[in-house]
Amino acid sequence: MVLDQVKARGLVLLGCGKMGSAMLQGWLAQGLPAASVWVNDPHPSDWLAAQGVHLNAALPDAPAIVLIAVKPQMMAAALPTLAGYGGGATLFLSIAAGTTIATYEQMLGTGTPVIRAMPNTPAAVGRGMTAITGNALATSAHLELAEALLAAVGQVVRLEGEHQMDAVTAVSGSGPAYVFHLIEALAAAGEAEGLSGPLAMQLARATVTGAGELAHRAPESASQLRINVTSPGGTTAAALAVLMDADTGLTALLRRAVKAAADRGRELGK
Ligand SMILES: NC(=O)C1=CN([C@@H]2O[C@H](COP(=O)(O)OP(=O)(O)OC[C@H]3O[C@@H](n4cnc5c(N)ncnc54)[C@H](O)[C@@H]3O)[C@@H](O)[C@H]2O)C=CC1
Ligand SMILES: O=C(O)[C@@H]1CCC=N1
Repeated sequence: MVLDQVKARGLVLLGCGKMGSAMLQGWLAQGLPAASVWVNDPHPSDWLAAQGVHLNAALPDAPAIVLIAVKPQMMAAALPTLAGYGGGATLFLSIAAGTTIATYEQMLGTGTPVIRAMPNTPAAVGRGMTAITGNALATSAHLELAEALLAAVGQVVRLEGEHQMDAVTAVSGSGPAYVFHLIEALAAAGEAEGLSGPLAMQLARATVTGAGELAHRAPESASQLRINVTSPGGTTAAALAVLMDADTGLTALLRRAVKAAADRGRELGK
């Protein structure tokens, strides 16, 4: 099995903050032995320190994979420490927003297989969405290895190419934050209508997660699920008239928000 080589040769994590921990949590839960994981992070969390992984210890000679999970702004300082793994034997899998494959090739050598991946934090509960794309050195075996590893924490899609990565980052990478903000905004609106803060938050959180689960499980399209809630002339129709306004509604707002995120990804890549 593909993951056997990760178990045998090891996985090195460069940076293990919120996203690295979300993925590691999923992999450990799926049976990846802690003894096969090496983490290099100057500020490990208490959770990480309790996992039994090799933490800031001597690294293996030729790990199967190096997962790069530091912030793009830290890349220039952090990556050179692992440049010795460049050149072929080890697959570099980066989840950093913005940082391009060309940048990794420059820092690690052109003979290095590199795959860029964009995951999201629901990976922590096995419900991640990750998109991947590789450089010319990333073989189908490398892509299968990355896919197998990432499939352990949710769905995986292969992109046509790196040109799609900033848009993907803006939709599914950052997307969970938009949904969490929807919970906050819905709760605040409930408070404005006279509910207590805790009750409004309970209603908003259960509604968003329940609707998400229904969208996950139901065979109907999102549009049909929306229509199922909307009685003609009823309360939902009144709200949707505001939310679906062509100029001021959610579609126009999300268009601006997603564009801002994608633009920022492009900036980080420079
Ligand atoms: N948080 C998210 O939802 C997502 C984040 N990403 C990407 O994941 C990467 C990490 O993001 P987060 O986990 O949110 O950030 P974070 O700040 O929680 O984690 C970064 C970790 O890197 C460590 N670090 C800093 N300097 C280091 C060095 N020189 N060597 C080793 N480790 C070092 C920090 O101590 C920290 O634990 C970013 O590149 C981001 O673009 C991608 C998809 C989603
Ligand atoms: O905010 C960020 O830059 C990262 C990338 C996607 C989610 N978090």
